[in-house]
Amino acid sequence: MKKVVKFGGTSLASAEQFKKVSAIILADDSRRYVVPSAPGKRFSEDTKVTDMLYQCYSLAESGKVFSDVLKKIKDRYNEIIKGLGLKLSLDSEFKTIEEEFTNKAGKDYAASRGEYLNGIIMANYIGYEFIDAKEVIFFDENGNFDAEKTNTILSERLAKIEKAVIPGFYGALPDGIIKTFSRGGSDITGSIVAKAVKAGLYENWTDVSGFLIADPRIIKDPEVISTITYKELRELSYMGATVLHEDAIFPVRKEGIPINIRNTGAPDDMGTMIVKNTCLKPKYTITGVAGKKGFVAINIEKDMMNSEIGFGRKVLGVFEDNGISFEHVPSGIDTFTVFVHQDEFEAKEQRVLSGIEQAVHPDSVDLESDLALIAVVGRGMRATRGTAGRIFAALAHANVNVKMIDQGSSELNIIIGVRNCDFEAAIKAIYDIFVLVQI
Ligand SMILES: Nc1ncnc2c1ncn2[C@@H]1O[C@H](COP(=O)(O)OP(=O)(O)O)[C@@H](O)[C@H]1O
Ligand SMILES: N[C@@H](CC(=O)OP(=O)(O)O)C(=O)O
Repeated sequence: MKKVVKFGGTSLASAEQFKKVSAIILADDSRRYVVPSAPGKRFSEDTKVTDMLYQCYSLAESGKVFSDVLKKIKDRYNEIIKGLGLKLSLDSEFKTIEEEFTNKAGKDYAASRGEYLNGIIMANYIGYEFIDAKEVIFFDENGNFDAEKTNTILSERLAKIEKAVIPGFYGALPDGIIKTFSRGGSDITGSIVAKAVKAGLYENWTDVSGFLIADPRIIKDPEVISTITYKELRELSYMGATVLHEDAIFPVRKEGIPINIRNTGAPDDMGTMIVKNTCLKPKYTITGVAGKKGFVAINIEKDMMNSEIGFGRKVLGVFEDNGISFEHVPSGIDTFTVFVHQDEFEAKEQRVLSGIEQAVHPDSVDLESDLALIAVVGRGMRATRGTAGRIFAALAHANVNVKMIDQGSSELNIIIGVRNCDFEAAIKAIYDIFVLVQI
């Protein structure tokens, strides 16, 4: 069986971490294809190399001096090289980066160098072949990931290579210009490589012992989910469980390749298996809970809107015309609410409001900002009655005012809207009622 192993930034933040990673790779001969991220945080106040690169490039782009920041980045890599005792110099790579920054090669080019350089070090350290992702991962002229072209070229290339390192996070546009996935996108590269080599398993190594029922920054020592389906995981990762990029599911899903989330700091822990289907019953009614802050609810009222054919389409058309994607649309007989990301909406607020006035002539339009959305997810919820009732009771008990509740038709998730300031209390209340009280 072939395994693809992706290591996140925290797993590759220092020479010490590289040593742990190398021991993990070399302990299992089937770990043949390695996808590294850029060096992440070594301690909580540290800065990820990717963020340093963005910062450095924004100086370069505005014609300011960027050599100091670039030197700090180079120092981080040199510290790793030195700590590993390698005879490797990145001088020529850094010279090229400096030239490309001066020539304004683009923000994505800048960010991608984090993974590129880490890949070179990793390949050198473990003796695997280095493959520049720009030669094997492709985007189309519209900037969308080109799955077909990538799969053809990547699988052909890897068929001839026993063991390789392919840096995560980036690829190339048809004209060769570097483009990255969205933040956290090395997870997607790992999944693409797993599909291309028809891997038996995609291991995703991070700094926690698996996918946890809730965010460990909110809940102390949450339990690990031992098995979760792709669908459940996508709901949770989309809603803020950042351990795996929400789009990392797609490439492996069709092939049914399981993903195993593992901990670089505790390699003996089994972690979480992410699978297509399972008959394993989840331990609790909910599989997990996750959420995000920073939403606005636009609440539109108009008597008899239910009989006005095309009302919803006209309202959503206004958001579309302004390039704003909507998150949720709960509706009543005379009310229609649209939840959108606050940061996307704020700058376009007045244009959207006048657009709505003109499109549907509402009786009133109300705005409520600083809202959070929480997803309670679980394949077990389908078979359990009263889940929404229990959530309501727990939130009322915790003094959390519920602004919105929306149950997906798949009965796999329930979305709850609360105020930003109630977000943590709401997650705690839901975790407690389903996991600690174990109903
Ligand atoms: N439900 C969850 N389960 C596990 N980790 C979570 C969850 N929600 C948020 N996290 C956070 O995700 C982090 C791991 O993701 P990330 O920082 O992207 O790791 P990496 O650098 O390995 O890619 C954890 O350290 C944890 O703080
Ligand atoms: N380095 C990129 C891509 C990535 O996936 O990183 P990580 O595996 O550390 O989340 C980022 O910070 O977004």
